[in-house]
Amino acid sequence: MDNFKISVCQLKPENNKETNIKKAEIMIREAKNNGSDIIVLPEMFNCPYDNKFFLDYSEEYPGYTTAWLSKLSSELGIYIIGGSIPELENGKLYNTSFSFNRKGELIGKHRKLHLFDIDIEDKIFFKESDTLSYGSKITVIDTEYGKIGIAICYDMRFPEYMRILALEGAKLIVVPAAFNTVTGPMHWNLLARARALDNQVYFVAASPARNIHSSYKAYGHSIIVDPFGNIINEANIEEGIISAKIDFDYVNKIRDELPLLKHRREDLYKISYK
Ligand SMILES: O=C(O)CCC(=O)C(=O)O
Repeated sequence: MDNFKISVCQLKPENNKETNIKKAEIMIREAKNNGSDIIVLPEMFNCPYDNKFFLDYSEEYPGYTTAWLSKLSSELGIYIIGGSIPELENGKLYNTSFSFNRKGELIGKHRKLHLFDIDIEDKIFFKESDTLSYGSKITVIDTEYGKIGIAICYDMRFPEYMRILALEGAKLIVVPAAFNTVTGPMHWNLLARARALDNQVYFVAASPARNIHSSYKAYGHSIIVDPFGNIINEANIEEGIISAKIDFDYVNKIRDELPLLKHRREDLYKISYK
């Protein structure tokens, strides 16, 4: 079966891990009741997105949050792409996304590859590399439906990585993310649509809801785009769930009709990766 329902839980993280996890659980259960097969959480869903909180909220794997994700996915018999959390290993912090299958088994661990270090004059400064270390692995997870590529937020700005995920067989790219009120309005939709269109994949980007009390104001607008670049569903800035049917046969159809991936001139240029 190539069809399934995906849902994004756009929750609003607060400065309390237990509250965030409880809220995520309520939303995941609701999405399951709506018939979802794969449920996606946002970047840093259990922690405020702020360098000063990452260490306090961090966990080694396996830990409190990942044990809960695993238990819930097996209890509900669903896939969970568990947003991301601050992960601690050997004294280093990573921004890591853990994915679990219907049996609660870990099927993917993506550490953010591109760290968000930006300084847009008078608008926004953020330097993830002050606290976080770089991941070093490409992540494609296997499901009963096919392959899904995983990226975290700023990773989606790098077309090479997105293309690699498609070349590795992904027909859907899922991105737990947290754009902001500066770069979100400028680039979020454009990037989601462009990455879907370039790679002829479904593209799902999951944002937190906006919390006006937090230092970092998330853009919201979780989005689901089809392989022709059309927006299928988009949230606003509030908490809520958005869903869509994903059909990998449709990806095959689009790739047959407009064979962009086949038409690449690998005799002239080639993307290489480890
Ligand atoms: O690329 C952007 O504009 C936002 C990226 C971001 O917020 C992140 O990587 O966490």
